[in-house]
Amino acid sequence: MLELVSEHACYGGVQRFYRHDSREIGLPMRFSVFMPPQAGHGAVPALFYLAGLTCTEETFMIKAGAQRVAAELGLMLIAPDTSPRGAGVEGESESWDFGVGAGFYLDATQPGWAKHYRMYSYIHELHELVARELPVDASRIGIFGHSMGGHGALTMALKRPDVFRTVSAFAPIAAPSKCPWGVKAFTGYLGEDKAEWAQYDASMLMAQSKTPFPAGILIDQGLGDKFLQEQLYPQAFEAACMSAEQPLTLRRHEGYDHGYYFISTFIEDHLRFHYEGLTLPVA
Ligand SMILES: N[C@@H](CCC(=O)N[C@@H](CS)C(=O)NCC(=O)O)C(=O)O
Repeated sequence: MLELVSEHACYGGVQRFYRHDSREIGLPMRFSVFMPPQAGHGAVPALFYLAGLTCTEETFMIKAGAQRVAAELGLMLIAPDTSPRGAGVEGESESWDFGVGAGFYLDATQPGWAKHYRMYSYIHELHELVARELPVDASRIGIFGHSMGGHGALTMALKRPDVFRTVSAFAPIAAPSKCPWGVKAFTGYLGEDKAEWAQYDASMLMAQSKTPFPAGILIDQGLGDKFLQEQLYPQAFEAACMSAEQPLTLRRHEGYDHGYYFISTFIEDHLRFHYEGLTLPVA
């Protein structure tokens, strides 16, 4: 059951915020949806956007400026929250890069976390929910995201290319097993066994991928991003794409930082990339 929290007319379509009881998380969850005007006449292609550390279901809709072009193209945009809220796990609010606001789009296995921190399965639950309740063309779904959400988008698409036909990212955490954010999250949620980590590491998954995304993959990265050297490792993902023969467009932009001014500058390119990819015939 979807509960409509608020709605706002926007570019001829409507910006909505919903709440629902999540089966996978075991708690209420919130997400946002931009419905383009075309959704009033039938099913439309949809893009899931996964946000980064400290963000909520509102951040992208408020800051990225995606609605104007999504309305033009007839793309639905769906943005979930970044973690469970109110799970009550000890220490979950103590740091901004682990726990609340930092679910890392994985299913935790460690005691305390395993019950509610199931963001990987939650994104699939949300996909099923919107396909059932909203005018979504289930054969035309893409995914993109930023930073922790870029990691989420790449790993979700690599694990389920049948569900997510197109994928792109802004400044993704591209090799989480190697960087402090990823090591902290994977150790806390998954434990010490690195074999468990590999299933949520985009560069490792890419290196083993056999079926390239027909539309390629688009990644934008700012060169003024203070997290680039220590946390993001786009070069590891680039090398993995090369070895797997996956076409990748990795654009490095002088002067841009990690934030939403960077994202809003390039959002239109991502929306058009997905729109075109989702109109390609299914391979
Ligand atoms: N809190 C961190 C920054 C966290 C951060 O940059 N979060 C990114 C995602 S990884 C974000 O999108 N923040 C929300 C925003 O910019 O509105 C710090 O102080 O350095």
